[in-house]
Amino acid sequence: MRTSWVKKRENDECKTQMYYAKQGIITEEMEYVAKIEDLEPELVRSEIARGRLIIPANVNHTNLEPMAIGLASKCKINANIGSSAIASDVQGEIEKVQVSQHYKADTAMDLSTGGDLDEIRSAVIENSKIPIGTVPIYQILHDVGNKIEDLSIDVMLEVLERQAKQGVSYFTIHAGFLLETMPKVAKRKMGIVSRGGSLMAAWMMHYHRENPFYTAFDDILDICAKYDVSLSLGDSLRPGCLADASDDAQLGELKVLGDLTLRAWEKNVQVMIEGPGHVPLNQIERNMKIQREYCHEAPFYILGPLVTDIAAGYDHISSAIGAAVGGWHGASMLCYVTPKEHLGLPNADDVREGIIAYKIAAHAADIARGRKGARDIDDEMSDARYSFDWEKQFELALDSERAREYHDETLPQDVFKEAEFCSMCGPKFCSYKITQEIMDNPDAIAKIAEDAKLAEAN
Ligand SMILES: C[C@H]1O[C@@H](n2cnc3c(N)ncnc32)[C@H](O)[C@@H]1O
Ligand SMILES: Cc1ncc(COP(=O)(O)O)c(N)n1
Ligand code: MET
Ligand code: SF4
Ligand SMILES: [Zn+2]
Repeated sequence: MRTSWVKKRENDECKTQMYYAKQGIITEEMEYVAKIEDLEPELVRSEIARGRLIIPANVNHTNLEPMAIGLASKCKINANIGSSAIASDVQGEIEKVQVSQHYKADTAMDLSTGGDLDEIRSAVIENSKIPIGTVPIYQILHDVGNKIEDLSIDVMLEVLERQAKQGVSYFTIHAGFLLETMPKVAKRKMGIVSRGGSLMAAWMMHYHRENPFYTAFDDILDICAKYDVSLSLGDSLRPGCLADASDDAQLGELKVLGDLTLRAWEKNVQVMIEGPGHVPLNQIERNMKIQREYCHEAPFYILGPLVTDIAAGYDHISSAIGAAVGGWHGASMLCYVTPKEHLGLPNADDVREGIIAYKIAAHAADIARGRKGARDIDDEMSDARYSFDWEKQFELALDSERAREYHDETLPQDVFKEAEFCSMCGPKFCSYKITQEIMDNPDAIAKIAEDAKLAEAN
């Protein structure tokens, strides 16, 4: 679909959506997004020009279906996939990206650190219609033989270019963590929990020099502009526990990310900002507000946040609670957390659990924000429930397979797909059924209303 769109822009000096938006041009990607979001194309264009909305769409990912992340569009979710040194195989990652699309993740990040990284990434992109993001420092480290001291700016830029050429649509770049911040980190309970952030710290401490991503930021922008890779400015200092939430280290970095945002926009590179982490429920709204203020309303892409540290095995739940509140208060994309968080590498089943938890959070946020039509599907579900239309209920459910499977567990026979009850209450105690029988007598209801009116008048 995008092949012809991209082809005709071949000779343009800059190919980013932001560049076209600023020229007043509505691209095919903007039209497409406007249609699925039910927005005016001109609004999509102006939001992109302003930096409040992004369409992460690498020019080389031609089988991509464009989607938008920002305040004007629906709340989105990301699924993290990828191998590690302990578990890596291409087929497994293809399965995870397929599961991600089946359960309707809006983007996926390939966070592989084990196996043949280029092979896994190209297989993931080839099998994906959703934008793929990466954290290039993982491959940079891999390519210098896992010796962070050997990292040079040349290797860095070479890996970025390679991934951009492959069709990666957004890069997490940990450029906002500056050498001067190190003393603030020392005061924390949990230091640096970001993988990319800890690697930057190791490099900066070894050389006593400024963060190389910060130093080479302009060169990074040139690569992003060439392929229209969006930047996801990484939060190296996100809190890894409730005790470290909203501290000076976290908020100081966020301010730097705001400055970097303006530099990226100057070169027409689209930007979103990565956010926490682990945050008590009562601090989430304030965190969303501070981000908007420091980062000029660039879309906020948050990881959960987890609202308690003790839910190991259930961190998709502890984090989806925070994600819903974050989305309600203005986060544009929610990065899922799976039940395996803090325990191990997620498999395809964990990907499913994480995605559904986050579909719930994002949808709850859309409803709370009062988005046009957001509740329509809930109303349809309610109608299906009250009319005992089981097939419709399965169809509307976020996880149709799960809904059917659970209904089948106690009432597997076909006849029960027409039944006016389920196994929760049984035929005699079904409240919907009992109510409907009562409401079936409109004369009796009218009589009660009349009596009440009379009583009031007296
Ligand atoms: C920043 C987030 O990225 C997740 N993360 C890091 N690597 C992977 C991977 N290979 N697969 C899935 N999630 C991953 C961590 O669980 C953390 O929550
Ligand atoms: C929302 C979000 N935040 C951060 C990261 C990067 O991971 P890390 O910083 O651990 O390298 C990510 N993939 N998604
Ligand atoms: N759970 C950690 C966090 O809160 C990440 C572990 S994998 C880098 O971000
Ligand atoms: S998830 Fe495991 S490997 Fe990753 S930072 Fe936590 S303890 Fe370390
Ligand atoms: Zn954590």
